[in-house]
Amino acid sequence: MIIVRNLSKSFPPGRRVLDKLSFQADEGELIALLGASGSGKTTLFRCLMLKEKWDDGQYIYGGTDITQINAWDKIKLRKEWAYLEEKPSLNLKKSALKNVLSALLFKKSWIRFLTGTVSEDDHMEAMDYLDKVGLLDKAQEPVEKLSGGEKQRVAICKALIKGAKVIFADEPVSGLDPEAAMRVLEDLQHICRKEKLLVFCSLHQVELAEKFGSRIWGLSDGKLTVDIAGRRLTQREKDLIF
Ligand SMILES: Nc1ncnc2c1ncn2[C@@H]1O[C@H](COP(=O)(O)OP(=O)(O)OP(=O)(O)O)[C@@H](O)[C@H]1O
Repeated sequence: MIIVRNLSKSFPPGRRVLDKLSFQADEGELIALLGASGSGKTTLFRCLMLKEKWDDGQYIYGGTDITQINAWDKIKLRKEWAYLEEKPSLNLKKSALKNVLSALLFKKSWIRFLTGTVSEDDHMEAMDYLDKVGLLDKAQEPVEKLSGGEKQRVAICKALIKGAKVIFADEPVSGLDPEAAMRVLEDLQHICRKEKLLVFCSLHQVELAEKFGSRIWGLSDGKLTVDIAGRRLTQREKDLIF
């Protein structure tokens, strides 16, 4: 699904954050990305979402070379990508359901967009996704009343209803208690398998990467120093990352 060759990225005045990264990532994979603070995890995600200009490298997405993509095609492609942040950007005053439906803004017809109406199908789809993450009973609750983990699960529903094929989850469980963190990662793992999405998930805790990653990457000194199938890391592998 994604093939990257020799991705490099520096920030002025010459700090090289990503150094000739090459990899292939496929649908149905949940890639747990580990790395010390400042190792470049967010930068890697931003480069893959074309929010950062690459210094060098080739990017093949869905079989098409998108290295030199134009602005219009970039907008179209971004609809297939969703970004989950540590603090999800949701409208706190609106209900979970309305937040999920807001992701359809650009998918709806112009008439519906202008009148703010929602079709029965959209409504049912949103409710289905909320059900999948166990939030059906909170659908009408204003998001400000939801816990951190529940907010993150609403953000996952937004990604799903948008039709995202790739999810970039940037430390989605930082700041959550262990139980809430597990629930969010279980949901991500479930939808990744069920909907055949590609999920990149940066994490700080090694144990969570081991438990939920179908693949584990370690980023250090701008390079992928570890790229293994999900399992417990050896001490040597941990040393290569941190
Ligand atoms: N826009 C920018 N301009 C200059 N330097 C930047 C910019 N964005 C990131 N950096 C630098 O690039 C390096 C990697 O940052 P990045 O945020 O990707 O790391 P990270 O692994 O996500 O860190 P954390 O785990 O703390 O979130 C850091 O040294 C950071 O200061």
